[in-house]
Amino acid sequence: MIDTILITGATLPGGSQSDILVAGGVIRELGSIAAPAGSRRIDAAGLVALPGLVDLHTHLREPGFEQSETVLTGSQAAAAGGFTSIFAMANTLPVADTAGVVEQVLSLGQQAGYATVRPIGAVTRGLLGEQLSEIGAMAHSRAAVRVFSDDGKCVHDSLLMRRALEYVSSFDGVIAQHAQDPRLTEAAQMNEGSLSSELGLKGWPAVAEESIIARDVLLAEHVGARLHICHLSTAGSVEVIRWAKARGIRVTAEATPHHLLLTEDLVRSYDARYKVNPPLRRDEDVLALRAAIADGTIDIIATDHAPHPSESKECEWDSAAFGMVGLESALSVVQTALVDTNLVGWNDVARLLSATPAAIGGLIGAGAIRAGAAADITLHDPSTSSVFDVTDLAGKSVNSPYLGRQLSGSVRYTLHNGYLTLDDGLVVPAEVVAASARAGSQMEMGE
Ligand SMILES: NC(=O)N[C@@H](CC(=O)O)C(=O)O
Repeated sequence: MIDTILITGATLPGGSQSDILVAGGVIRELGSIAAPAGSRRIDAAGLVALPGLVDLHTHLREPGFEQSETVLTGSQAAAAGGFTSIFAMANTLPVADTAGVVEQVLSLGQQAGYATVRPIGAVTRGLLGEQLSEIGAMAHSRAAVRVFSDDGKCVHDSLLMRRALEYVSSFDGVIAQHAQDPRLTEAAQMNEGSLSSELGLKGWPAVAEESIIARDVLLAEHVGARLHICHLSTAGSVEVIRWAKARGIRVTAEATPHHLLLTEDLVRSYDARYKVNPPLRRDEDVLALRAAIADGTIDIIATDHAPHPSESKECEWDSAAFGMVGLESALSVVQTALVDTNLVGWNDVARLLSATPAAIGGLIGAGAIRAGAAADITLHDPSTSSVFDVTDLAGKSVNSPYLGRQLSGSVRYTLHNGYLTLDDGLVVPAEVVAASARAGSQMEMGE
């Protein structure tokens, strides 16, 4: 039985107030609505209703690294953060480089039911950077893969990158590049600069990112393909993207919440929660990324949710893993870094975290609150301010850089396909969500 839910008095991203009637998995009506008999009412006075958030960059770790995260637990983290669609990166074991693996991830996501899980396919076999993976087979599989990435590794061979761009343009796919020149970053541990010299850690120069982006926008222009750049982290990268867009090159770019709020100074603590790829950069870089979000040079915000077990983080800096969890905290970080500072409004947040990532990833029908659309809705309370706590995390790993930090706003409700996955701040139990998902797919099949 799919619920009928009446959300009352919500503030839409543009600022107007509306009730939202949800039934049979879709948004039925917006406006001033009388409660239908037997419906559940959610009082959304003071809450912002956003189209369900879409993350183009999530590491779910299944298959292969289930001690860090699974498709189920990562989807629960997504629900806690207001996400209703997540794109699962390919650096699993086995790598998502065949139709079999992407279909497995797709099925696990459908069974869990917390979010639409769209697998990303690897660009190269085994992420080894030597031969193209089965791109066509993944694109034409049940998972209908549209985004391909070796994220965690850079596709550094120019000819392979060119071939990959050519291949995916035949079905309007996109290559999401992890821009990191491997030779310039051998054994690198943090941003290269005076602080890395002071701390005695091997530096990671900005040019290692910027030079790959420069090469790839030129390749994308040459073959007329679509290119997406993952996790931009430097002011120079922004300049290259700005130049490429002015030239009409089909490039889109993302920034992560952590690169919009945190700086390299945190590395002074040698606390490996702040170790991430690409590394935290300087104040100037953070300000340049924020400005690029505000002026549209950067298209989207993506979490790069990268769970790691405690033993990979509670160790000395050099041997710790790169990565931070980010799904649960993303919207609060975005509010703190961009909305509270008046750089963007909620309409922009809806675009940056829902409509545009959906468009880049080829997710049809996502990204808007309108009658007839699938009822993927996030209700966020912007009025709160609280210390981010381990109890705010819903995934398997706790490697969040925000623990103990004051953040604005909190996600109260998440609806996916018309049923609740987060109810008044609490993740709805797995068996309840799975049953709602099953009921929804049976209804779709007309059973
Ligand atoms: N972003 C990260 O710091 N880590 C990512 C992959 C990566 O290195 O980009 C991961 O999979 O752990």
